[in-house]
Amino acid sequence: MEDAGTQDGRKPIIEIIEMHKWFDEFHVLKDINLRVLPQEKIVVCGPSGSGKSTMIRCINRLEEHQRGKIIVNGTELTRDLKNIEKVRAEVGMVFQHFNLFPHLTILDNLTLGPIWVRKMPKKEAEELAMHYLEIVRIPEQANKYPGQISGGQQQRVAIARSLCMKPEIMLFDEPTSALDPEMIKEVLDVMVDLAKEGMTMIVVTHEMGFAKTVADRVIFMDYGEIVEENEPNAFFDNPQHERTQLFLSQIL
Ligand SMILES: Nc1ncnc2c1ncn2[C@@H]1O[C@H](COP(=O)(O)OP(=O)(O)OP(=O)(O)O)[C@@H](O)[C@H]1O
Repeated sequence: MEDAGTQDGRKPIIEIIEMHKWFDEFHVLKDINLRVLPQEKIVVCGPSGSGKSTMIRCINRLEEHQRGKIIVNGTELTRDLKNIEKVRAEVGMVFQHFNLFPHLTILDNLTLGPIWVRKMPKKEAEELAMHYLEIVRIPEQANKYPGQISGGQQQRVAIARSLCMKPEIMLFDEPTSALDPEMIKEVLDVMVDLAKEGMTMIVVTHEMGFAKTVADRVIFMDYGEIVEENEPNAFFDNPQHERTQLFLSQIL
């Protein structure tokens, strides 16, 4: 099943097959099936506690699933450490809280991974970091500390930090929900740029404007299940499931 590809011949870059996860006795993810094609943009929405974060955290093994399969770029996630490291190298993740090192400058936050994980020479890592700070539109902040820049700028640094590791897939876990309204747009604009560049993205977000304009597919989760998925127009204009209808009526 995992080798089937699609009708247009492209093979998925992420496949989740009949995946389940429990936190002790609590069955948090139930029979998750998801295939993501290269360069696809998926938005995941759903009520609080429905399992959205846990699902994407399973994709880079920040959480461990107990049943089913997760295959990332041809590698099935197992407990093997090498295998986990390989997948982590291919999957960048941006969190709600930016998780920058407060005692390091922006530049040093960005070069840390390339120097220590990728063994890149310092000068090359700094050039790479400056390149991605340009991409996220804040090269002038390179020598500041995280506490000296705004939340929106910190989140853009977090995105640039992920990009410095040259991921093939980016996961975003509510990247704007800790931000003031005026900063949300600046982060979403950077994500739109990334989408246009062809990055494969899975984004957990309540920003339905972003979902409508950027997503190829929107997925609705509730009680640990994928209840409905569709392309944005059909998803928003004609939701099929009553749980989706109720959710959309509450947030739109
Ligand atoms: N480490 C954990 N141990 C036990 N239960 C957990 C753990 N992490 C999450 N949960 C529970 O799993 C359920 C799903 O959590 P998850 O964070 O994936 O939901 P979510 O849909 O992302 O919610 P939100 O939109 O509020 O972030 C929740 O009931 C949560 O309390």
